Amino acid sequence: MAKILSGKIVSARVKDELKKEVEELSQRGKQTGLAVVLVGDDSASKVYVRNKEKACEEVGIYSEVHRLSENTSEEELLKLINELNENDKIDGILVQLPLPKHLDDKVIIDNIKPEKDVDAFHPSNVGKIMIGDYDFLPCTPAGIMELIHESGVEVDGKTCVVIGRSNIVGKPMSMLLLHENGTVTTCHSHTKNLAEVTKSADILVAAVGIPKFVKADMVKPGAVVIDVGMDRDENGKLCGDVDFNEVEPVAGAITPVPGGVGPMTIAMLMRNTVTASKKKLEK
Ligand SMILES: Nc1nc(=O)c2c([nH]1)NC[C@@H]1CN(c3ccc(C(=O)N[C@@H](CCC(=O)O)C(=O)O)cc3)C=[N+]21
Ligand SMILES: [Mg+2]
Repeated sequence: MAKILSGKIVSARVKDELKKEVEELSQRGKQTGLAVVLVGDDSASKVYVRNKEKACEEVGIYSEVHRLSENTSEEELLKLINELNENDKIDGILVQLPLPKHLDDKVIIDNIKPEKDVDAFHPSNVGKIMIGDYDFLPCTPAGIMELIHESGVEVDGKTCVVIGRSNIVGKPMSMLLLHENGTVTTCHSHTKNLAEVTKSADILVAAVGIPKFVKADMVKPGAVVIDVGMDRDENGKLCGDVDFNEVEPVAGAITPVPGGVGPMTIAMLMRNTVTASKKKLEK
């Protein structure tokens, strides 16, 4: 039986610690604030944004959610971002992705002040991560590192395989594993003999976006298996990129969906917001 890596439990612990830090900052006269911008009415995004609001409440972070209509223009959105960039109450800005098709993610992200970019998506923050000199880590990969630490398995010298190479998860994930001296392979849709590669992994991270893609015969016995997926199965039920029922008996440790990576992503967003607030106080 695999150890279940509970993002619910670990994120609660992280949020408890952050709550104290937010209190200390507030005693020094520094409030901490996060602005979340949601454009359009994607139903999954609404759930994630609500979870972020809830987490802010738990930690004592002031939050404001800007809900904009689907047909918001680039000009309007940039105007809001500039206001938030200049707003002293706001330490962190998060623009929920994906944006509607007519908006260019890159243009929007480029206009967030790097010191308020709590997603760590701005090119200057991405570059800092690459060279290991960063203020913020991207939330999902950072949360996954916490869950791997929770497994008790040390990354140093281990064979790590990441399936997926997105700028948001796959690429920075590989980078963080590399920072901890993992031997890292990044797989994607052009990878040959995928199962052979994934079966070599002591630590396997699945971020493909295909429901139950990772099967038991793709997993090394005893491996740490991390599931980033937020998919829907044939019955419309929330599931991950890993076939949990098949893989759990083979793995040494595994994250559930829900209650795994998702809550950790949000806890790391809270951490980045507190970091941004502290940095501003120090300035
Ligand atoms: N700018 C930006 N930053 C993000 O960090 C970002 C984003 N855009 N776009 C989408 C992805 C995805 N993401 C999740 C956050 C929380 C859960 C979460 O709370 N999941 C719950 C279940 C949610 C449910 O019930 O559907 C869980 O896993 O237990 C999931 C996914 C943040 N993302
Ligand atoms: Mg777009």
